Amino acid sequence: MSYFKRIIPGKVKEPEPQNDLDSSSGCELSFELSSDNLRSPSPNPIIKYMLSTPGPNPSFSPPYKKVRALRLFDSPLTPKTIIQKSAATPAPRSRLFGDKPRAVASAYQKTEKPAANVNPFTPNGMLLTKKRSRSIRSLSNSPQIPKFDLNESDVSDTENEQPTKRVALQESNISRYHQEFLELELIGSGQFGSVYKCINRLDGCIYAIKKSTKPVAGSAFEKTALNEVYAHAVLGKHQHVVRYFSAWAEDNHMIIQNEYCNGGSLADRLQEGPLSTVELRKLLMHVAEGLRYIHSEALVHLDIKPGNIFISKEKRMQFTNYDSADDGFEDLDESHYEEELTYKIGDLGHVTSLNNPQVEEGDCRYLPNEILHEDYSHLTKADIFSLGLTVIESAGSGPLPKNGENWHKLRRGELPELPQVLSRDMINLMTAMIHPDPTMRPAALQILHHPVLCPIGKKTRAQLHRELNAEKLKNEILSKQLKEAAICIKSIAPESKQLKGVSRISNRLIGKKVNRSISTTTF
Ligand SMILES: Nc1ncnc2c1ncn2[C@@H]1O[C@H](COP(=O)(O)OP(=O)(O)OP(=O)(O)O)[C@@H](O)[C@H]1O
Repeated sequence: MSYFKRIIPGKVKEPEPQNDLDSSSGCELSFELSSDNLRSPSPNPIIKYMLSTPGPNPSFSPPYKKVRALRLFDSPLTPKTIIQKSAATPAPRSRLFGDKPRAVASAYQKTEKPAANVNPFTPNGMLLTKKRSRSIRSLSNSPQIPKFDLNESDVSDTENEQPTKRVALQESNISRYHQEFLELELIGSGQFGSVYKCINRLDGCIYAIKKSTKPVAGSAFEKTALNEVYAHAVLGKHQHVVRYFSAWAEDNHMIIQNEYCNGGSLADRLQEGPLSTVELRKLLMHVAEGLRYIHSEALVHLDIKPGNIFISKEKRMQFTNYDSADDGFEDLDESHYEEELTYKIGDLGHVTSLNNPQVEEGDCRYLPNEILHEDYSHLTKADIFSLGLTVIESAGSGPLPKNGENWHKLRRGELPELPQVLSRDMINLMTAMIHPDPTMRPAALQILHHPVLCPIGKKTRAQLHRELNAEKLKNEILSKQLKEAAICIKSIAPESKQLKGVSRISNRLIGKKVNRSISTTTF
């Protein structure tokens, strides 16, 4: 239906309800030509085709019958059957599809709210937010020349703070937590709420379920809660970002179902002592990877700190080469597993977009000066600063100050004393990450290419692959030569025994394996 509407706007009348519609078709498509269209000197090619097709015109049933003959509409899950099945008390046909579809649809648009929020962090959401704010600006600047053709509800919407919020938290008040999850234990609580380790009754997997302690609708936490959900939904697809599965509201409490990180937070880990150099490099690499991803989505985290970095521990099978002097065949020792650790960025309540930043200041211990002075021109570098301080704390600086001279020293780019000897490269990188000038701090990608994490320099993946292949080839050639030499030596050995007694000088090797024939005859 929309296809015809699009291709011949104004030429074909809106479908009128047909009393004699074939109910088995599942589709009420029917067209009538307007007199305008029939008079048109060059009717649309599709209309030409319809007119030339034999059959009972002017209802355009022939091409429609051809489509219907494909039985696409008779499949068990057509929109129609879904509606019929899901309706508790089936509405009469005229209600479902409407005597005047256009009128019903427009009435719905005017009176009903859209059934879902618009996530401001998706490309469409960003576009809408931009469009909306520009529209509001243009309306206030030059009311006679509106730049965008927004409908009435768009313009009159004064929800400037959360223009994309349509579904309020209390509206989806469906009890689900206890139905779907078995609560195993409380794993932590924070400002916003408590986090429970739960097992999903259906899939049997473990999840971290975060529940707000206080009712959120209308509270100061509502924005943070929705922000976290929006950000998670967009960002939850990276190895170094805590995965998001679902979110809903129950009794006006926000519930977020996330990936369970069995190693707890980095803050928990630091209570056992500082990280070693190897662990620091891993932390830096994983969180920089996560930040590179977040920044590539034109978003910033703005609350990077040990409490918001989570650890996932997985047992991975190890491949053991029993005999290094062997011919290269590897044996798999199935009993040998090694624990692999992955750091993941979590707690996305402060995430904001680079294009339209709504900055909610995070933990002041990890925030750079420029954010506190409301300079939001280098937001990605604020995340780098916080990561720098996170690494410094993880290296054993002790808890970071909330204020005072030591707080200012860190903002001047001065490293605190650390209990372990770190490489010059590591010290340089940490110092650069907390540089007072945000433009001097490295970007996430530069951290990943820094000699600390990439000691081989700035070689690309492709270059490394080429070099690896060249070395493999060399290795293969040398192994082959080695084998040939060994065969050659073996074949020489018995013959040389037979030739004992014969002058050693005359026993010459020609080529690889053949002894030169020796004649003692003299001419
Ligand atoms: N995905 C997870 N996997 C494992 N443990 C988690 C997870 N999320 C949170 N936790 C645990 O729950 C605690 C509180 O979680 P979180 O920091 O997200 O709550 P919050 O209320 O947002 O805290 P904050 O006060 O930092 O805003 C964490 O310190 C951590 O120990």
